[in-house]
Amino acid sequence: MVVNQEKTHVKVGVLALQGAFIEHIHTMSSIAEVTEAIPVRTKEQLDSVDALIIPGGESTAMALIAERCGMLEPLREFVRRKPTWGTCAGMILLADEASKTKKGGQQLLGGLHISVNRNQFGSQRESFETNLHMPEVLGSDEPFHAVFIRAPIITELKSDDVKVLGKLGNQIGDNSAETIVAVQQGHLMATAFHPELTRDDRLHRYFVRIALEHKI
Ligand SMILES: NC(=O)CC[C@H](N)C(=O)O
Repeated sequence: MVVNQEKTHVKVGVLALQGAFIEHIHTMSSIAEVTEAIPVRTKEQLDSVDALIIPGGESTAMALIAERCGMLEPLREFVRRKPTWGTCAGMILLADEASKTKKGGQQLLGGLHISVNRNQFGSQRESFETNLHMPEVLGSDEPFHAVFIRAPIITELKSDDVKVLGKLGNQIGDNSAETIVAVQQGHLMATAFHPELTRDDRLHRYFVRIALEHKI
């Protein structure tokens, strides 16, 4: 079989061990440059995709399931080389460091040089929606309607390679750091919110551009 190396189309996988993966598959399936969007549960499925989305859900549960089904190492290897986008819990898993993990630590995939604070917004504001201005990413001043559900934030950028894509307008929560909610580091992207829950597919399209640029 000849592998399609052309950088015009990509096959996208969505990690489907736990969490909100169906919506990402639907959105990705409607993008012209995406040949196929599939749920990923096994190493074989992972090996077959050019790019991966790690969805929102519960990062501790997702890590535990990944560990039990032998997917932690294959995932770690994947994210070092291939385009990956973590949303919410997925962002936590991609981070090099996460706070508020249970004693003994939560398994992370790492690779994205950031620290995150889990459940930043506390109980009163577990979920909220807000408009984000991300003109560089979205190509226009029209804001992105972002849905935050028990969301983490990025508390520290640990490398100059990490580019901030989006911040909240106001400081929220108990952390004095800037409230950074979207970043990119070369082939890796992370958002603290759930872009798959709105009809706006501009962030999915942006990730497809990253995936095409970094296709190997
Ligand atoms: N919506 C989400 O993905 C929530 C993330 C969850 N609070 C976690 O810590 O993993």
